[in-house]
Amino acid sequence: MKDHSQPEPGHIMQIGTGFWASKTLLTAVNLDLFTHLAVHRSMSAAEIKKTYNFQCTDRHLYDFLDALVALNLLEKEGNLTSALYFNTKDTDAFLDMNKKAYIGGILKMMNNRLYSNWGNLQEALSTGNSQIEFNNPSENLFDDLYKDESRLKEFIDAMSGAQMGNFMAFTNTFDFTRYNTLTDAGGSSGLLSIMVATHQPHMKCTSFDLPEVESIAKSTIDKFNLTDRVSVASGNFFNDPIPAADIVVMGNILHDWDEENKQKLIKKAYEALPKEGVFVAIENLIDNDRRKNSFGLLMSLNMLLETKTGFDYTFNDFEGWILDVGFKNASFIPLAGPASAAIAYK
Ligand SMILES: Nc1ncnc2c1ncn2[C@@H]1O[C@H](CSCC[C@H]([NH3+])C(=O)O)[C@@H](O)[C@H]1O
Repeated sequence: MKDHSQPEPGHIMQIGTGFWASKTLLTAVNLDLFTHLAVHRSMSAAEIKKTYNFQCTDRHLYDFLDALVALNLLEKEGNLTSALYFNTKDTDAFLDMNKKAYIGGILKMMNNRLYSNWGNLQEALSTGNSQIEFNNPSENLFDDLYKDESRLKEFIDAMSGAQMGNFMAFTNTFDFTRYNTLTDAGGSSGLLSIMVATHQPHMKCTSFDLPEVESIAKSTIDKFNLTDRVSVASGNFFNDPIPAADIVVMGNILHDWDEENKQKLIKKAYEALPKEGVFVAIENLIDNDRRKNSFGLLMSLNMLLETKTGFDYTFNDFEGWILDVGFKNASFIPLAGPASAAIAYK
């Protein structure tokens, strides 16, 4: 029998990060509801209605809350007027903004940005153009996104939410014994470096990203008291060398770019590694037959919607690219849900 005593990040990630996910969840009052319930433990529908100043009929309010119950995101005792609603174990652990394991950032970005992009999938397929919210989007998504401080912050929080379970799985399954240093290229908030340094005390890590991201990464690392073993380096991974390390990781980086740029980045990683170093791509690798990993395939379409030319790929694609650059061979480790770590050995 399944053990339900522990929260399951995979479960939340599956529901939460699927693009088919219900708008009900995405709307869960922009996720504040779960934090509210964590503070108050349980609330009646009437209390929730008052708190959020909902003007809908009671019938629709019950529909909304009971849809969350049916999605296993809320629990209730009683029904309709007598019901008291409270968080499930999973929502309490992962969707309460005050908890360290909070992954709701990705859901907020889906609610605020990606959901509407997906409404234009047909347009994207017909024209081949991205469907992001900016007029005349530039070639590079990050140039547009990072002009605005709140969008930048939302994006970085979203990345942490999307990868938390995968980084946890990678940190606990990859054998770090032969390595001492790691660079996470495109390291965003520094989350992977923080997890590796926390669980592998011999490792020193560098989170490398654009200068705009530096202050967010520094304050996250500070919060975890890891400034002695996790540093931040700023630069552009196309123009600057990637800081040298025994392991170079790129999490959800290659899928942002077309094939030529993917190969450039793999070459940059190769150059940053010593002999016997490893390059790791943490992504939603599509299965080689392109039949099963619906999330990986939908993520690739999300790249069309967001970047026009970026795409997700199979392990066979990855292996071909890394052999071209000079790596000896490749393997992969399945991570949380639909993601894997593809590993290239120098
Ligand atoms: N040219 C660039 N040089 C360095 N970092 C970049 C560049 N372009 C984009 N990035 C970063 O690449 C990241 C892509 S999002 C992926 C973040 C993280 N590795 C994760 O797995 O969740 C963002 O943090 C960007 O700021």
